[in-house]
Amino acid sequence: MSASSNAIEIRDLWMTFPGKKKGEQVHVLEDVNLSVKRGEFVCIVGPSGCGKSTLLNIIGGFLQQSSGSILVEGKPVTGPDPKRIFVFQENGVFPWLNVEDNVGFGLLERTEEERRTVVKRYIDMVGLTGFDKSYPRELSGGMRQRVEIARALAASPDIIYMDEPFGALDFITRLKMRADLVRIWQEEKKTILFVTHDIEEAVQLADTVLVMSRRPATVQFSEKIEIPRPRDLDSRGYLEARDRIFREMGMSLKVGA
Ligand SMILES: Nc1ncnc2c1ncn2[C@@H]1O[C@H](COP(=O)(O)OP(=O)(O)OP(=O)(O)O)[C@@H](O)[C@H]1O
Repeated sequence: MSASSNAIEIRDLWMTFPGKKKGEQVHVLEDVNLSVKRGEFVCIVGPSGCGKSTLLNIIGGFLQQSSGSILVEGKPVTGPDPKRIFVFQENGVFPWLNVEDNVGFGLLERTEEERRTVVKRYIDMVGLTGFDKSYPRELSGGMRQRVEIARALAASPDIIYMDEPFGALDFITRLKMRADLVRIWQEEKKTILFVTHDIEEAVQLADTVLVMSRRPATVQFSEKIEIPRPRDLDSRGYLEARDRIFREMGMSLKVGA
């Protein structure tokens, strides 16, 4: 473990993609600086297309930045790492495996007994007790996302990267998943970096919300959310934090404004 308490540290990160026309360049990220403490829950919000997923993919080692430094657990990122797990919006579960085999997929080198114990722990934790033998096609979208989260946790990662993980779910399921993710995070204390376009979701979940600007995007604003969990979505503290972020992003909450 490095002496720093930061799980992720990014300095002067720039990212440019080649454009469609010859010689054209698309500047996506510009001078991004941020740090995430070990065990912290950080949400990244920003306008559509500003580069949130690009940033997550660079931190996760799937894309190479144009310039700048990224340290994860004190070391430069050179590619994907099994100690850091991604959970995406689109279903990543294997349709041909049942729930317990999906959750235990990353544990094949463990003994049968260890594997069974870990799989059961996380199936229970995400609220899928009794669905161990079910196949993804027999589950709802929310339940499939629970399988993904259980699989991510079972792999015992240092960090979980989540890219709009609840984006495809209906409103009620999304609310339930958020509440459950907070509970799970409190039990597991993993570092979570969570991308969402939903400011209310970010304020419900995060210790820190990082607001990105339009493209070329940088971290425009950082809001610490020091409201005890589970958070009351009608509380003054919650509404004030949410409204500060809306205002910072240049959005008005007044209808017709
Ligand atoms: N491989 C690539 N080549 C060229 N341009 C790319 C590539 N990947 C992303 N982009 C561009 O980078 C910009 C940022 O995309 P990205 O998906 O990171 O944004 P986002 O903030 O996650 O968007 P959304 O909120 O809509 O999911 C977009 O304009 C996109 O077209």
